[in-house]
Amino acid sequence: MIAIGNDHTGYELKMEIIKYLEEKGIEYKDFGCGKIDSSDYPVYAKAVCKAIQNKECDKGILICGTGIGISIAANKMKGIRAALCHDCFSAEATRLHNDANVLALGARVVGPGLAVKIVDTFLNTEFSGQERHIRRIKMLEEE
Ligand SMILES: O=C(CO)[C@H](O)[C@H](O)[C@H](O)COP(=O)(O)O
Repeated sequence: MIAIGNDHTGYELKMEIIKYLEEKGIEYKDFGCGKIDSSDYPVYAKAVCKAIQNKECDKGILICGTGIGISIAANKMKGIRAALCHDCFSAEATRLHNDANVLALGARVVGPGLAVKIVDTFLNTEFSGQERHIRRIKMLEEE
């Protein structure tokens, strides 16, 4: 189950991603806002990340204008490894090396075609499970 969330800047891109998820038969829960003039990205980051923390969802996709604010907010949440990716190489690498559980996207940065390819790469790449990466991920949880 994928948790998806967005602020006002990410509504259109979210709908494109939802179209992709539905075409692929991937289940999702939408925690984002609808078509509104203004909203606050931390609200949606928290909602998506809580759904991952309580195991209601396995991974998350977060969208704001740049992807920056919403990824900063997500990375404050325990157990969340949010990666802001605007290319497929990074989306693949963050799954392989960081076991990232949240993908952040900037709707004012990438177009829908590339964004959907990034989502596809992120969702279809497994964590490598290599010892050095497990060790480093554990270090991320240390105070
Ligand atoms: O990352 C962001 C800010 O760090 C996001 O891009 C927000 O979506 C953006 O700040 C929204 O800006 P607006 O002027 O309120 O539309």
